[in-house]
Amino acid sequence: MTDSNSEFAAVALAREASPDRVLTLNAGSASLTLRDDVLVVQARDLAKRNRARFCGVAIGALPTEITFPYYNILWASITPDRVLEIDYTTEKSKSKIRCERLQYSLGNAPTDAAQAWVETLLNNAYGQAQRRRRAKVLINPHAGPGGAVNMWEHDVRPIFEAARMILDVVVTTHGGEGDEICQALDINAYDVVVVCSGDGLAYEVFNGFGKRPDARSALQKVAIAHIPCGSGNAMSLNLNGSHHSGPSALAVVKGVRTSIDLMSITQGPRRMLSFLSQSVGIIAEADLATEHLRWLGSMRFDVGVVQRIFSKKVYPCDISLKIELENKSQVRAHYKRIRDGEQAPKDEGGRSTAEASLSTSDSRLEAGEGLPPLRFGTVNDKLPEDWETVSYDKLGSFYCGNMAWMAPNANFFSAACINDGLMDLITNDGDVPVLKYVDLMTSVESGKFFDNSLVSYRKVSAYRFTPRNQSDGYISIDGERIPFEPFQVEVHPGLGTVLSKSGRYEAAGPPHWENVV
Ligand SMILES: Nc1ncnc2c1ncn2[C@@H]1O[C@H](COP(=O)(O)OP(=O)(O)OP(=O)(O)O)[C@@H](O)[C@H]1O
Repeated sequence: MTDSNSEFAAVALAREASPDRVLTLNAGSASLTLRDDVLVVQARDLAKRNRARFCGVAIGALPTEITFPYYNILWASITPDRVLEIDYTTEKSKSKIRCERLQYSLGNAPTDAAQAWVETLLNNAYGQAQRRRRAKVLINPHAGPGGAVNMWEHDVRPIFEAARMILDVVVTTHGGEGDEICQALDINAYDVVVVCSGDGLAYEVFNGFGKRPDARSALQKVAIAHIPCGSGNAMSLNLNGSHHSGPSALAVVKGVRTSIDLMSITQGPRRMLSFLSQSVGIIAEADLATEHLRWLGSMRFDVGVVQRIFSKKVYPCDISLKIELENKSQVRAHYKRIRDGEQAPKDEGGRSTAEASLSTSDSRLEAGEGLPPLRFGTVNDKLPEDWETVSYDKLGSFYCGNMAWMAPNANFFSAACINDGLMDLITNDGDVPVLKYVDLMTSVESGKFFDNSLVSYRKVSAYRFTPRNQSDGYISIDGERIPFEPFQVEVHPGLGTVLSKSGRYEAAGPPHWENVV
């Protein structure tokens, strides 16, 4: 709405209290004030629009002021014909947000003073986040239930455009295209690759960058961000704190660049990157062997787990581990140290000292280098002597993770940290009475999984998994199936870069971590 009403037409800056914080319209009949965490607008037109209503009839007095959290403000500018425009989002429901715009004519107020006010508003709205990111957007039209293009057009694009992002959009036509695009991407032309998909397309993007001769520069320079359009959407849950496309789009606009640990997998002659998880056993099968139930959305995973609990299947194997934290109390104490460290002084870029030193050591690496060398060799090499090897005859699940939530209501790795240089490892036996097994799996949703006595929770920096006595089976790397053969994994601290809402994972951490002394 452009307010041509003379009452609101003249714009002047209130000079008395705080010259750059209050923009006064018509000597006080309407004003826009920049408070610590919100923009406050006092204006009759807005008050009328925001008046409480019952069955469409306005009730109660006009609100004296309307507040806009800075997080919701996407852009502000003054047009050539001297109209102040402020684009922002409003929440329509928990899962839907929409863009709206305020417009006020500047009248006879000086443009440069209004421009300074706009600059302060933008500083408050973006904080450490980069404005107007240049994004390569990849959309998998077949992700999840198949609505990615629609979600992009209705929920995401309007928010990105209102935030004045510079967009280059590709709807993928075949599997592997994300990998190809990122191998050839001009990494100086983009700040972020945004995948509108499930976690599979994100896996392709990490691996596309990983195959480049300048893999390390690519992974450091161009952030990767996720708009949830699949069925699991782990990346978005952990980084954006949402599995809905609109709120995630806002989180991406306001997201801060954050280093993330990545993992190298070697199998046979191949090496690939993983950002999310590796699994063998009930979890891998519940995901990979239920493709025919895709129409069920995220429910297909629950159905897959229940089917396998009743079949009492076990997965014989040898597991060799480079263990760093061997029990839950060590893991909980480690998590507390990391979270307490987040309160530590930040450097200029808003990074914790730990993160800054991590990037410093990374940046010592020559630009143009490929992936870091493997510290422990490959799956074809002799096992390092200090690794601990255990033979399992009745393993039920091997699950190694780098993020907390694997799907909505599935916070398996509650102690996962974004760049602690460690992988979280969960194992449990398969010869467990059915009811106890059901209780174990339902404890994931109730938040009691971490403390369940049937679960072993450790942190490792490397491991090797060797299946035994099975002709075939399922191994999942970030939800993608690889051959049923031995594989080895090691973590690369802070090798990748993502956009995250708050510089860490959004999950709450293992139960009662705050109470560790
Ligand atoms: N246009 C396309 N046609 C077919 N396959 C595609 C296309 N674009 C991407 N893919 C492939 O689809 C696979 C799965 O993608 P994605 O994770 O985005 O969706 P999903 O599997 O439905 O999501 P979720 O993992 O949450 O179930 C990826 O491995 C990717 O290679």
